[in-house]
Amino acid sequence: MSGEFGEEEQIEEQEGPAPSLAQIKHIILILSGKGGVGKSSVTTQAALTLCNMGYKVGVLDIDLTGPSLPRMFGLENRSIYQAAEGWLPVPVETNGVGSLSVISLGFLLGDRGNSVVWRGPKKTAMIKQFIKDVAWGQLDYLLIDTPPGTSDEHISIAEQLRFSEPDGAIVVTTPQSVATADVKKELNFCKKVALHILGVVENMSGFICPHCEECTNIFSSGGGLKLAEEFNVPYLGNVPIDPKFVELIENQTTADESLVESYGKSTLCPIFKDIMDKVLAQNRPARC
Ligand SMILES: Nc1ncnc2c1ncn2[C@@H]1O[C@H](COP(=O)(O)OP(=O)(O)OP(=O)(O)O)[C@@H](O)[C@H]1O
Ligand code: SF4
Repeated sequence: MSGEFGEEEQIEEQEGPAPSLAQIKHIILILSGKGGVGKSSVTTQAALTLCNMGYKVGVLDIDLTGPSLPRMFGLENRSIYQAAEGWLPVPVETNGVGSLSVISLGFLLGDRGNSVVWRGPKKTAMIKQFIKDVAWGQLDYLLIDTPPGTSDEHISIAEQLRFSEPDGAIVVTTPQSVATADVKKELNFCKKVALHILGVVENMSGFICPHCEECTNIFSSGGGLKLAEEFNVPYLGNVPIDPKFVELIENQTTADESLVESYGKSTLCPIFKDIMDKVLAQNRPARC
């Protein structure tokens, strides 16, 4: 690791693919036009789904101002250790179903609170360290959870991955936000930095009743599909609000089985399996 984390430092251009990413077959970014649309939940569920499909999965949380993945994966208060080959990602217990590990600024903040306010160069330095200095080892998929909008972090990650040939981005929206300029701005950003768009997911699309599991459309839906058609990109599917997913996240530390296993039995798992099947069916070339 070069220097103390978060120190402002001179940013050199990445001149080739980062060696730390050399053994990763596919890299997927998760983006959203605005906050609170469920981007971290989509990242979490995409990871749990790929893991249930037997893949080796890594998750990188570059939402530096509000890292939420340690909580999602039940890894709060865990630390990142440094080995000779770099920072070691924090493993998630899977009981042998695939494998899953996570890197987030949340692990480095400790009791300094769960959010930071940094200027652009400091964020860029941190993202560069996350790309360069993590010993991921062999992975089938690395999922990168980004902050909302098209901020410094997006520009940094696009620059850092310029030579690393990511598969592309999954763009998350909600039925309410599809009409806003934010999602279109995100899709235009992808086009501008030549980041392939794997597709659009409409999250919080309907509500699954916790009693009878019937799905009711409490807001209008279908906007995500229209947006995908307008931008000529794949539509990956709708994800309803499922209160049981929130319970699953909250109760995982006291549950008898791993989060990966309990998610595998949840109502949202087949919905996400369908979404990830559509991503995998695009047969993006493996990086190694
Ligand atoms: N489909 C869903 N069913 C149930 N709860 C959901 C769903 N999607 C998101 N949530 C809940 O909504 C809240 C916000 O979701 P999340 O943190 O994933 O959003 P985000 O877009 O990543 O937010 P931020 O902009 O703060 O990074 C979380 O508590 C999450 O558990
Ligand atoms: S969907 Fe069915 S079980 Fe759920 S609240 Fe409505 S009527 Fe009751």
